[in-house]
Amino acid sequence: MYSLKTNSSFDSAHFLAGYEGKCRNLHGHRWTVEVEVGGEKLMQDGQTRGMVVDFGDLKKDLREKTEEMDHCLIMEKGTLKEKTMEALEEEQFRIIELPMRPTAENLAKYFYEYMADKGYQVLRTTVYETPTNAATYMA
Ligand SMILES: Nc1nc2c(c(=O)[nH]1)N=C([C@H](O)[C@H](O)COP(=O)(O)OP(=O)(O)OP(=O)(O)O)CN2
Ligand SMILES: [Zn+2]
Repeated sequence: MYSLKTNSSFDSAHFLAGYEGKCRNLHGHRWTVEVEVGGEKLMQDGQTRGMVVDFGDLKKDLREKTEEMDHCLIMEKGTLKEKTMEALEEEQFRIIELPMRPTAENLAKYFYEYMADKGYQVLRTTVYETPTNAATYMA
């Protein structure tokens, strides 16, 4: 079995609704997402000979999602007042509403599912909120 890893980072704001502590406040992270994919066999011909997948393709697919999530507010749907949402939208701030609390754990699963849907044999995804705090999801 071979395993390949790549990572990509993005900067965004979030808050943890219902959290008693500083993380209930709007704050930012430079999130780093690490994806590990596996494969039993290497490509036999052509451009990708000797590779499980081309790192370039893997990184491009991961970046598509991290770029979409860059410089925005990532929040759990329904956790801000309607008038707050209207004000943010009026300011044309970019907002990504998720059906779950934007913790490192939930984001790790979110990226796992995104890469699996792209066709990769995903082994695990790890989301770093800070260089010392990370959560990993594996199926
Ligand atoms: N299991 C989890 N715990 C926490 C998460 C999480 O996603 N999963 N998230 C947070 C907050 O988002 C918070 O930003 C992290 O705070 P903290 O651990 O305090 O990190 P700091 O780097 O700011 O810590 P300092 O030691 O104060 O510098 C909370 N918990
Ligand atoms: Zn945080």
